[in-house]
Amino acid sequence: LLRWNEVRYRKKGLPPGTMGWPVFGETTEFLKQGPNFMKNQRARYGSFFKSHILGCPTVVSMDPEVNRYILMNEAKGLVPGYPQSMLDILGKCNIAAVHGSTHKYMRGALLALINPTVIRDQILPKIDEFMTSHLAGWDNQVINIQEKTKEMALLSSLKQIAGIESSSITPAFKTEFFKLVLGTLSLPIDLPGTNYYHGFQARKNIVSMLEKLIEERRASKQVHKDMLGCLLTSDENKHKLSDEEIIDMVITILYSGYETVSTTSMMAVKYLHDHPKVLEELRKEQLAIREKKNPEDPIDWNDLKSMKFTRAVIFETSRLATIVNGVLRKTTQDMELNGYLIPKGWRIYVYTREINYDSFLYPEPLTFNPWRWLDKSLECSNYFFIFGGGTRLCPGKELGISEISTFLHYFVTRYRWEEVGGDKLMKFPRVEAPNGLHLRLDIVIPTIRNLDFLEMWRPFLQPYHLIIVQDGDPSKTIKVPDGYDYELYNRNDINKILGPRSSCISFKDSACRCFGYMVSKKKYIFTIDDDCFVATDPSGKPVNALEQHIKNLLAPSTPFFFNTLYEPFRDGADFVRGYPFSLREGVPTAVSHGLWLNIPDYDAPTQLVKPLERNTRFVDAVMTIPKGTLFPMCGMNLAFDRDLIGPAMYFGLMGDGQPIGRYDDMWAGWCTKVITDHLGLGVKTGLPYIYHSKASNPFVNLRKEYKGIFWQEEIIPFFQSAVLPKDCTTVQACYIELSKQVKEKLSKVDPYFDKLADAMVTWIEAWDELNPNGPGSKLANGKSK
Ligand code: HEM
Repeated sequence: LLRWNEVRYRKKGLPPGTMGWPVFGETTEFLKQGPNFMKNQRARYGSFFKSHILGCPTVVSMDPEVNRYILMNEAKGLVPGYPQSMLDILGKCNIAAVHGSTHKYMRGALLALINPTVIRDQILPKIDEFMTSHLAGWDNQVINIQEKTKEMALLSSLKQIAGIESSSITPAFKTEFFKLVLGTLSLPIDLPGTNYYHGFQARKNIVSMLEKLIEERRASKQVHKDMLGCLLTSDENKHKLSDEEIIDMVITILYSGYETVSTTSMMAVKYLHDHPKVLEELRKEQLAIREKKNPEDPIDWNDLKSMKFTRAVIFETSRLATIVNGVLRKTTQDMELNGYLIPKGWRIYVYTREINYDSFLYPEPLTFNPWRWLDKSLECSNYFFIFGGGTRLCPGKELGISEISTFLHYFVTRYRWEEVGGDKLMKFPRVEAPNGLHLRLDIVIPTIRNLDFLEMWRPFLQPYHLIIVQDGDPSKTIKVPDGYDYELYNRNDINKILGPRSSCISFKDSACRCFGYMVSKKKYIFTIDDDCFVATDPSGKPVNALEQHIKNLLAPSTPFFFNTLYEPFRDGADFVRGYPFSLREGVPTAVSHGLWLNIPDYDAPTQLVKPLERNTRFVDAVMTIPKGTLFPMCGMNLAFDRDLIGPAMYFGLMGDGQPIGRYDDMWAGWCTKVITDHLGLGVKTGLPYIYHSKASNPFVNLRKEYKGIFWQEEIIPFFQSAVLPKDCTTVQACYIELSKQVKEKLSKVDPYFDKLADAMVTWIEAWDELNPNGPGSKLANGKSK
């Protein structure tokens, strides 16, 4: 059978290569091995070889010179060679289906719709209006950026084509368009149930929608400043398109800009996420544009032209992700090419992917380095094929760049984001995220000021988003170092956001930090005091505390049986002999409690008797605190999984107006441990260390702690004996139950606990109000500064 195809296509003078199986040829290998198939064949047969892929005998050209020649010489009998299903569904007047003079006037008509003047005066305002509303409110949810950018590419084009009517036709149009796209990428089997069949039906529905729209416009005689308006206007100097041509042109515009623009936008977001320095530079460029404007001002032509780095990011994204692997041509007659014979009707795959990774053109080709594009000559190189070349060079290049740039403008100036779910990306045959690319977004704060201790943390913390809760006088200005991305809440903000429920947040006490936990949207929270600096390990290496906390939180905990080698999940450790196998899986870790060097975390009496004591002992250990054991949780260097335990991290009522202070973290620790024990979650303590620099005044501390020192002798036994009912399966339910027990059993210690129990309920109500859809993912962010 294998020989059959070889014999069938045997002809003198053909390029070297193999033809594979009858009918299927080498399609399976091509799709399965992707770029490697091409590279292997090139190794065996050179850069110009024959194959049989996607149902046709095909010559693959990977030679940059030959590729350039093919793109430049359509007139010599090298017309587009896209699959039949694509041509059928996009229509016989679509630009890839026409050649010669028809192609010339169709292309001319298209260029008239999207030339720079039209982009400047008509299209850009529409893109801006669209992006402003499309990118609004994403901070309230986990978003699938693949879905959003696809929707964006389609709806933005629809607005450019049929301005006023676009919103009314959108819902029906969207469904049909998605079917149409799937159909163009299918085998042309016209049987009910196939993608081809659905795609073809979708085309028919889209054609009728557009016919109706054209009819209504003609009847109304109103002048429309959009692409359809321009196509319907007869002009003496221009070739008048028939309705069929107009409709196919509209479909061509929608189709050509759809996957290219959406995938480039999605991949740009991905690369920016993975390359903070690039993001910083791009954000700087975009913020500089925004800062010169009023918040409502749109992006204009001059702004667009000034986005030099953004343009470079777009090119680098297209290159590294290879949004377009190549283009297809077909021979209209037997012809000689590159010294070989190519029979009439054969496909030529102008495969440009490998040029994108050519280290001569792009030094360190696998590095995402937009700066390389700041040298303009790269874009003008003879081998720049990202937008094709020759007579079919992408006419939508500048339009596509304008759309993606405007998208990036609003995306990076409004949001910061992190990936959730570790979604997979496919690079071949199409760039896509098979299950979507999910991001969790936070609001960006462009304010640039100074807050000293963060300077030292810069290498570790700068890539992250800070939530600063301002303790005390709201009129005081808190300064945060340059380049940090943060939101800051003072007492006025808290009051505004929580209304009467703000009474549960302490005032003039570090307990107010828990407000930040409530408004954050992130899965992991790291909280540190402003007198904590970067510690060094015994080898003198700075300790990346955040990294260690995340390691702790990502590894399971072992609360049911103590491992004498401490954390069994660390490198160089494991479960020791005699550790039950049934418990080795462990449980999810909810809390990572870090330690400190230098000033110890002592209570006031110990502080008074050991004023000079310093902690210099670095113990390289992490351990799980066993089930049923409470611990003094210190909030100075603490991380937790907000989705697992967030609502229990209430730091109580302390400070101004309260009889007690310095027990905020203790309170949260006791409650948290009872709840994690009940829910089968883990708490770890040990690494990482931070360097605690400032000893607080022991006399002031004594005043704050005085009552707590006595009360804790009753509070701790209370928590040690607290039992939560089985039906308390959420953190909130556990916490409310605990508040009832506090009221019942601790208010006899002091009326303060009655108040505290009420505040615990208020805290949960406020939490639920700000996090209506459960933990982590969906919450209002409140006002940012
Ligand atoms: C980043 C975005 C884009 C990329 C990477 C891209 C890439 C390409 C490439 C490689 C070609 C050459 C195809 C061939 O030679 O067979 C092409 C052609 C084309 N593109 Fe784009 N494109 C983009 C955006 C757009 C947009 C927004 C439009 C909307 C008008 C558009 C409309 C077209 C059309 C109509 C053709 C066919 C031109 C012809 O046959 O004369 N493209 N594009």
